[in-house]
Amino acid sequence: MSAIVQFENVGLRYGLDSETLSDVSFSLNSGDFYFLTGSSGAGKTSLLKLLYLAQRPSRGVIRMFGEDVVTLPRKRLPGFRRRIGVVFQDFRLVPHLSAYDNIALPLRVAGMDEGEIDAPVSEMLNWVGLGDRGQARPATLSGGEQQRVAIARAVIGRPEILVADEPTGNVDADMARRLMTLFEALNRLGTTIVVATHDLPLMAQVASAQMMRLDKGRLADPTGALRYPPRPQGGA
Ligand SMILES: Nc1ncnc2c1ncn2[C@@H]1O[C@H](COP(=O)(O)OP(=O)(O)OP(=O)(O)O)[C@@H](O)[C@H]1O
Repeated sequence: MSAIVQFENVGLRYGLDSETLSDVSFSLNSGDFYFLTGSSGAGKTSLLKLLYLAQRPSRGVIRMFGEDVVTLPRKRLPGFRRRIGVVFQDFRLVPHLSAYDNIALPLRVAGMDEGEIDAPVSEMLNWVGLGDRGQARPATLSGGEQQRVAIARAVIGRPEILVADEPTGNVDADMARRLMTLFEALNRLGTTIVVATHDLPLMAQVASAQMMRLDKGRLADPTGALRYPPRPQGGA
C-alpha cells in the first residue's frame, strides 16, 4: 500500500485567530475509506479544504500523489485538483447548467468525446434517483436533489481521491444508504475516500471504513488518544 496523502504536523490558522487545526499528522493509503468526525467547529471542513487544495496550511508538510503540495506552484494546482472529487457542504452546482450538464462537467473538462458522455451521465442520474430531472436547473431542485447532483458530479470521473463534506445531510436514510453504496463501489475501484459526517448509523454501514476524529482541531482516535503515526524521535 502506498501513501497517497501525508500530513505532517500540519497547522492552520485563519488570520490572527488561534490555530483551527494543530499538529495534524496522518497518512492515507490508496484505497482507504475514512469517516472524519468531530463536534461542530472541530475543524472538519477546514481539514477537508486542505485535502482538496482550497487552502494552504500555516505550517507543516502536506504531500499528495508523492509531491509537496504546500510549495506547489499555483499553475500546477488545477492539474492536482482534477484528480480529487469534492462534494461541498453547500453543493456549489453551476446555476446556469442543468443537472445533466453539472454531472457531465468533469468528463467534459477531462476532454471526453461528447458521444461517450451520455451513457455514464444518464446512468449516474438514474443511480441517484434523478433520471427524470436531468434537464432541471439547480434552483428548481430541492436541497436533497441538489446534494445528489453534487455527489454524482464528484464521483463520475472516478477521482483518485473523493472528499465529501456531510454528503448525506439533506437526504433521507434510504437515500443516504444508497449513496454510501455508491461511495463503496467507487472505493472498490481504488478511490481513496474521506467523508466528514456526524451520522453514526451511516458510518456503521461501511464495514471497511476507518475513523478519524477531530477534537478542537487535533486529531484523536475514538478513545481520545492522539492518533499520530510514530514521531521521528520515537517516544511513545
Ligand atoms: N474562512 C474562515 N475564516 C475564519 N475562521 C474560520 C474560517 N473557516 C472556518 N473558521 C473557523 O474555524 C473553526 C472550524 O471550522 P470548520 O468549519 O472547519 O469546523 P467543522 O468541524 O467543519 O464544523 P461543522 O461541523 O459545524 O461544519 C470554527 O471556529 C470556524 O469559525
